[in-house]
Amino acid sequence: MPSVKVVRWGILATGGIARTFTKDLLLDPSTRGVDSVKHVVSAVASSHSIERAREFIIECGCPDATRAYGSYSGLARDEDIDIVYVASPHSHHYQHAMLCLEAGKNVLCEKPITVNADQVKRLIKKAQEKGLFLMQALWTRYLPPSIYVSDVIQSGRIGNVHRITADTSIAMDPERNFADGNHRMVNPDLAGGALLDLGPYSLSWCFQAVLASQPEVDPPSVVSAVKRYKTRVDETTTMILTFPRAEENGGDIHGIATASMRVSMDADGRGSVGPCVRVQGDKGEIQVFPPSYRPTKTRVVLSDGSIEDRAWEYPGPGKGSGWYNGFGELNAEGEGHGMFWEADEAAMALIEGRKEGRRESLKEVVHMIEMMDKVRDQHRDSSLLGLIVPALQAVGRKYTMSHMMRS
Ligand SMILES: NC(=O)C1=CN([C@@H]2O[C@H](COP(=O)(O)OP(=O)(O)OC[C@H]3O[C@@H](n4cnc5c(N)ncnc54)[C@H](OP(=O)(O)O)[C@@H]3O)[C@@H](O)[C@H]2O)C=CC1
Ligand SMILES: O=C1OC[C@@H](O)[C@H](O)[C@H]1O
Repeated sequence: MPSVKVVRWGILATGGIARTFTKDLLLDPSTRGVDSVKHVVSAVASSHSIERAREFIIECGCPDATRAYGSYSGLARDEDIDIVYVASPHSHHYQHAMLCLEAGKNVLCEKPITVNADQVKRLIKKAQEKGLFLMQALWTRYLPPSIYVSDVIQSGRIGNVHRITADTSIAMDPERNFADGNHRMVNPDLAGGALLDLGPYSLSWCFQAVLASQPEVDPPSVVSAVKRYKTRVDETTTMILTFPRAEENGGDIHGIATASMRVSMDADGRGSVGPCVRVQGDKGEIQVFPPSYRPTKTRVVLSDGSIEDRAWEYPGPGKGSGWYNGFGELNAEGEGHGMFWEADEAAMALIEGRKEGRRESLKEVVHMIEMMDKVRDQHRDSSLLGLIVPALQAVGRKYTMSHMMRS
């Protein structure tokens, strides 16, 4: 019987994904075959109010002893926490992760870990100085179907990888769902847009596939196309990446990473569109079916005509933690969401004394964020609308959205 190590979590922010993550954290690890770690939610902080933190604790079913804070700094100072999960909007990840690192806390920070490469480099430097663990919560990398994809590529079954296509598009109907322009998805003050919100998944699949086919990845080059929404954030972004590889190993690898809040990677919600990720080698390909961030089906198609389908389930006892799609909670009865796997990884890293996650190095994270910097550089908004719309929004928000202004 292995000894069970307890890892004490602090939850920073009480929005949608914090709720999903916390409910997943509280699911019994034995339901997914994990018997070496136990997650405890020790404290929750809301920048809005302590009451909101208390409501969150009750709603998520955290233990009665869970401490509530009405400020993030209170949480960062709490000495009985091993690791903080940062779940604020990405505009604020840098300052909130830095707050925790400076207070000596290990950090698991939602994707994208920061909005630019300079910020993530500073976080890494701080974590290194303090000897702390830091991980981007790109949960998809820790899902069993995702690990399987890497294994298939590594096994050589699909041959030498030459091209990857990866789409993360969620048809969220922004005019209907976010008409006032305040939601983080469309709000420039909260670093809204498809690139930063959905792009990390598509980019991650490209990087993951390249890394599964070779030990190191040099930063790729990128060319991109961007279409803006009326709030001036990007609603659809298309990136073509070239990963350099020596001629004798097969030459460059192409990645086509797409992200959209307008169209869908899964139009009818039943997978009829086909795969959202394809990793193509010279002996066949592996396909991942939508959604790209939480796949439920994979298919290996080889040039000898063979096809191997696999269905993937997300464990969780009885009624699971529900399925959070970023702007609403759908019902996923009987399943967990799957965020517990990244939590298990972070916990195991603490127990083993590792400073980063095993499946996405901090070096790779820097490369990925640099890609998104380059895309923004290629599409600076110098149009008249680009100047006027954010200015009008700022005036409007001053009167209507005071809660958004807090830091
Ligand atoms: N891994 C995944 O599957 C998903 C990841 N995400 C990522 O998680 C992060 C949060 O997304 P999500 O939970 O959907 O967002 P929400 O808007 O639902 O929640 C964000 C929370 O952050 C806190 N917050 C702190 N400062 C601000 C501010 N200035 N304006 C608004 N909220 C603020 C608030 O909590 P409080 O008042 O308690 O402080 C708020 O509830 C994003 O970076 C996103 O990319 C999102 C969805 C899915
Ligand atoms: O990370 C995410 O995954 C699911 C999406 O719906 C959401 O917008 C995004 O933040």
